[in-house]
Amino acid sequence: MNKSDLRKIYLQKRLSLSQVEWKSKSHEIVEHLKISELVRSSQTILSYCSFRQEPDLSELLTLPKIWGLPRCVDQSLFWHVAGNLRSGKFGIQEPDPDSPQINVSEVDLILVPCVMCDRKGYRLGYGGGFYDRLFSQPEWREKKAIGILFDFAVVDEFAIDEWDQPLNAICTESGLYSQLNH
Ligand SMILES: Nc1nc2c(c(=O)[nH]1)N(C=O)[C@@H](CNc1ccc(C(=O)N[C@@H](CCC(=O)O)C(=O)O)cc1)CN2
Ligand SMILES: Nc1ncnc2c1ncn2[C@@H]1O[C@H](COP(=O)(O)OP(=O)(O)OP(=O)(O)O)[C@@H](O)[C@H]1O
Repeated sequence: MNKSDLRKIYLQKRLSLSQVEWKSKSHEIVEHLKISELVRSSQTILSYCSFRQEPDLSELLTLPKIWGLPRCVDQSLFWHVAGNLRSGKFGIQEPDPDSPQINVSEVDLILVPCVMCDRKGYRLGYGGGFYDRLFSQPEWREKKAIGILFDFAVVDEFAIDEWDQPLNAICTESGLYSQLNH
């Protein structure tokens, strides 16, 4: 199956979760992340604003860290300190462009939203290539990244492209998995 068909199927599955399931599974993901060494040892963490029933990490953003959120500017992601939000491209909540920018050198960890991924940590997103382009840059490629998604969206394997970079770990409601054996 091609990426576009997989994307449709998994987005549909996610949207079919009830609000109660979505909230409780999101809460479990937040609890796994809170106690993880990767999060505990990080000072500056990049996250995202939940869109189309992506796992909601807003509870995690109450931890005393520097939290960054993405803003789509043309084909790139700009990262700003989480503060006032506004509706941006695609209707996703984005940080205010006046909020301080986060430089790549400060980033300790990236929480990456996934439509689906495989057990090696290869991910599928919305198809904009934003994270793929980000991780194609050498200074970003070395950053620790955790894919965030629900259990039903983790598969054994799917057809990947040459630009896809594997994540260091994935976190679902059943746990944080960092032994991905790429
Ligand atoms: N919460 C969240 N924020 C995020 C991302 C994300 O995956 N999740 N992104 C991660 O990259 C960026 C936004 N990327 C997006 C890329 C495409 C579409 C989108 O709606 N695409 C159309 C199809 C467009 C086309 O055909 O080219 C669609 O799905 O209908 C939405 C967001 C930055 N912010
Ligand atoms: N390193 C790159 N340089 C230039 N273009 C790229 C790169 N990586 C991906 N792209 C472009 O982005 C498009 C989308 O890629 P893909 O379907 O893998 O996105 P995705 O991983 O689902 O999206 P996202 O990264 O936004 O979550 C591809 O068609 C490709 O043209």
